Amino acid sequence: MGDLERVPVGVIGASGYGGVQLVRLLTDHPKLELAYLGGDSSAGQEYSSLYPHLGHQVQQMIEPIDLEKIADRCQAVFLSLPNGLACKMAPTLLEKGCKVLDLSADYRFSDLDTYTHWYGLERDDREVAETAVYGLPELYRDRIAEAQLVGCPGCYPTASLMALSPLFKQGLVLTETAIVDAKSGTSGGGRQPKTGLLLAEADNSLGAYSVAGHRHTPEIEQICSDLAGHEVLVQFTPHLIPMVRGILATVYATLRDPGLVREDLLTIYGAFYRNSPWVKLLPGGVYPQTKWAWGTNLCYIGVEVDPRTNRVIVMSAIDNLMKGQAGQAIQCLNLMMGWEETLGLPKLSFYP
Ligand SMILES: NC(=O)C1=CN([C@@H]2O[C@H](COP(=O)(O)OP(=O)(O)OC[C@H]3O[C@@H](n4cnc5c(N)ncnc54)[C@H](OP(=O)(O)O)[C@@H]3O)[C@@H](O)[C@H]2O)C=CC1
Ligand SMILES: CC(=O)N[C@@H](CCC(=O)OP(=O)(O)O)C(=O)O
Repeated sequence: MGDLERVPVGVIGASGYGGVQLVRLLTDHPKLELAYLGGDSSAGQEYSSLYPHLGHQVQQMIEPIDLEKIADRCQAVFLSLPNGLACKMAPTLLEKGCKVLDLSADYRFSDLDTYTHWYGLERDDREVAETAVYGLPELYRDRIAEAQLVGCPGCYPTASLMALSPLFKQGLVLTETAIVDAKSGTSGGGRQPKTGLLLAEADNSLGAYSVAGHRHTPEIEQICSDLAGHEVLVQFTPHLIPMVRGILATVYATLRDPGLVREDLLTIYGAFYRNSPWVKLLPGGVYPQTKWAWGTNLCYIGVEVDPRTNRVIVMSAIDNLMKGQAGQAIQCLNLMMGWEETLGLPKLSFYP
């Protein structure tokens, strides 16, 4: 397919970690082309001056954010910005006919009061927000395909929900028993400088943060509740781990049926994800490693049952910048365009 037939897309927030992954992936995508790179403090700079390793493929400048210009040039726009900005931009882009994929939390919540409570930001775009679809293709593939506005999940919710969803959809576990213990690499905190993400602070150390109050908790609960058909509470504890990329979520929950064994769970997970090309369900006794997912859009899942405690233990590993962010957004756009959801996305890790 020649360049003229490619669909022009824009990335706003192109200088950030989500932005650079989008740019990397879009330069290799067979049906999409980069038509606009937008930024704030980085506007006016050559993209290659920020990311020299992409210089041989990306010769564009980062431009100031001009929504009219973006809508003129692009059929779809990725918003990879801090929370509270996409909700100011998406309504205009949608009105002008663009498809919008937001990587922030702005369009993830079906109840905006929940968003305001957890993010401390008031909203005046309720009608637009009601049209947003939660961008986890393994759960909402058909709705994403019809959407104009997709609220892409957070990195922790993606890893957590990939492990939890079959349990709640099939009613396999006692409702209030689900615990998510998750570990993230430092790129999860973005490119903006933060003291806790300095090498001197994060290296050789492992610790929990935002215990009993991380803002990804209501997002995980919203989707589990949707799947279960009733309100679900989840205990979610994130940890920062001294590596750059990757999330491992280990999920624990008590089984309703004490007779279930690992093979039963593997059969159920296999059926649940049978049409999901980005899910790799591991055989019994094999547990995922984050490095297997490095640079790919894959989610590796391992399942175990402990008959002694009657708990199921599910481990899910992703690259937070890929399946947890930019890769998943492109997976969603592929669906919105009616293409294979695997198009243009790397399938093999660079793990040695
Ligand atoms: N990192 C991760 O693993 C994940 C992040 N997310 C979410 O994705 C979004 C992007 O995250 P990430 O890429 O890590 O963030 P970064 O901090 O790496 O990048 C933020 C981007 O936003 C731009 N920006 C900042 N302030 C403004 C502003 N006032 N107006 C316009 N643009 C602005 C920056 O532009 P400039 O440099 O030009 O100022 C930069 O391009 C966030 O909402 C984050 O929560 C979701 C899933 C995973
Ligand atoms: C390591 C680290 O700091 N991770 C971030 C995850 C950020 C993220 O995914 O942002 P959203 O809120 O847009 O989903 C955090 O815990 O806040």
